[in-house]
Amino acid sequence: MTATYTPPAELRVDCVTLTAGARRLVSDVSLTARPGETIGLVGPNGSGKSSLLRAVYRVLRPDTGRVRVDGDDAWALPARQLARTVAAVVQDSAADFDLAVREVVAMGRTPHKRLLAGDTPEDADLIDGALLAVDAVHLADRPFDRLSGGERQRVLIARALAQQPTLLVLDEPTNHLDIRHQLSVLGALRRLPATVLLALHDLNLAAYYCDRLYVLDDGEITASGPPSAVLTPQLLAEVYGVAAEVTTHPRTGAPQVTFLPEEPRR
Ligand SMILES: Nc1ncnc2c1ncn2[C@@H]1O[C@H](COP(=O)(O)OP(=O)(O)OP(=O)(O)O)[C@@H](O)[C@H]1O
Repeated sequence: MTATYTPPAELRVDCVTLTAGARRLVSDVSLTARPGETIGLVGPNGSGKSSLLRAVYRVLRPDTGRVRVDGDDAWALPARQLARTVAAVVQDSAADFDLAVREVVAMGRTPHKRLLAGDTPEDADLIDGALLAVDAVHLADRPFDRLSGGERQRVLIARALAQQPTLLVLDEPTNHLDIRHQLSVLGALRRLPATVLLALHDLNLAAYYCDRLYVLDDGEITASGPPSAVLTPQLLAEVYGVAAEVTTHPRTGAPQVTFLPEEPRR
């Protein structure tokens, strides 16, 4: 689906601290994503995942520290250059577009085009490919604002794919998706010629699809590394306060987390 190939980006978040008013959201966080890696950000509610992603896609300016994409300070790049490099799929985006699905996906091409230029055959191919990747071809002519939550989410992911980013940032992309679409969307993200940084709550999906994980707890990174090194019963007890068993799944080879609720099963 790529006509002009641009290699995946390298992301370096160096010692970033984020605040809102007097409140510290993220403290001295460093994170790297090597070109082509899929990096998962996990952690409890309110631990700072969305805030950190906002600093990467340039919505929340770091108080201290730097976000670098391919060595450039993301906060100093011209907006158009940034939009050609970084695409974001955010949680519950206020996207009441009065547009057909295909037009929403076509918006992803904007950073690559001159003002008011129409869609080229290459744009049309990229839009078709993006719709196909998220199983939304059949939705192409439907009004975006009448879609279900999961359908909207898939279309917003398609828009980001059509943008051909070299760094794709996603906040809970599997939110609202049924299990088949969770697996197919995460599979499609993995196959992209892009670096992917995503926040995920489902630790088993994170374990299967991510090359490395960073664990945020109360605004600080408390662990990082391959899923098998990070997702230990000790860490899950410390960070989430839950008991869990972690095994290696005999067929997938991925760590498999089984939670052990305190309540006996009825
Ligand atoms: N603009 C803001 N003003 C004040 N507090 C904020 C602001 N934005 C976020 N917070 C607080 O910062 C903390 C981190 O929020 P954030 O949304 O980054 O967490 P998260 O890890 O993405 O959580 P979740 O898993 O629930 O989506 C939370 O306690 C949140 O209430």
